Amino acid sequence: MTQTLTQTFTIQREVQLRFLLPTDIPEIKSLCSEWFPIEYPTTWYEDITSNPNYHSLAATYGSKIIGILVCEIQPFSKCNREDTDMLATKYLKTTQVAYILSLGVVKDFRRHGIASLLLDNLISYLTSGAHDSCKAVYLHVLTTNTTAIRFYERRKFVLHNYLPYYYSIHGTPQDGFSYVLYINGGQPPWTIIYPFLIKSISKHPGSIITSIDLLTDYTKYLGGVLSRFQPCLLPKRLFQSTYKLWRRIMYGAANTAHQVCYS
Ligand SMILES: CC(=O)SCCNC(=O)CCNC(=O)[C@H](O)C(C)(C)COP(=O)(O)OP(=O)(O)OC[C@H]1O[C@@H](n2cnc3c(N)ncnc32)[C@H](O)[C@@H]1OP(=O)(O)O
Repeated sequence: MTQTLTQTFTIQREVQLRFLLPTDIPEIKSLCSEWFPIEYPTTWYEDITSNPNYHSLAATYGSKIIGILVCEIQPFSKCNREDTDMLATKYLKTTQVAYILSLGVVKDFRRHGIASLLLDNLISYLTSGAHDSCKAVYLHVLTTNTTAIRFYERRKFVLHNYLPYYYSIHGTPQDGFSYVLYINGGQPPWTIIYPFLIKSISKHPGSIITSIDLLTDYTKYLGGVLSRFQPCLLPKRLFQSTYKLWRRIMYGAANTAHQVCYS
């Protein structure tokens, strides 16, 4: 234990962070093919190393890259459909969000805080003031990647969506999760758990403004639901909900029986 801690401090002292460069492409291509079960096209590597919309970091040890984090900062309107319910409805489509496309650390350097270092750097950048219109950091992960899930949960990301058949891994469909970390006062949309949340918020003095914001948003949400309510669609909705519930139960059973981590 003491030896591991000393090793961690030694490694962290030597690690440097810098932006990825086009000249890193061969090295990061080889790392990504080790870490991820998905093959990225060459244009992806060109984009992440030269397009200013990406915040692409490398952690280096000596002259070698031992970790990377690639994040795209984009307006909420550019999110995929499955991610558009990430923020409360009061936010404009121009509100920014940060999407973590990739995070990986060389096997021999894992559990030494390298991914945390990269993520801390990104979050400091996004919360430093210049990016206070960025309200959430989010990502997708395979439901079987328990290492990454533990990492993100440890870092206070919250599970947002279950995404059946989200990935195609070597031709096989696989399920994903989306995780979100709200920053710069960002808030999730309202759901049925609102009354419980409001109760807990109201216990904390000074939270009145947040509570009013939340109440406004919840009212808008309810208004939206009522305006979309169509009684003739009830049987279809009931069938869809039952099917979703059944899939969740089946997914839970399958996942407990066979948890495979791809890292
Ligand atoms: C959006 C995406 O990119 S999803 C894909 C994520 N990337 C991958 O799956 C690639 C393969 N995996 C990896 O590269 C690494 O395992 C990562 C990036 C997930 C984690 O990198 P690391 O540098 O090892 O993480 P770090 O040392 O900062 O860990 C921080 C905390 O996360 C948790 N954690 C990290 N790895 C593990 C693990 N294997 N088991 C349990 N908890 C873990 C721990 O709580 C850890 O704190 P601790 O060591 O004090 O207990």
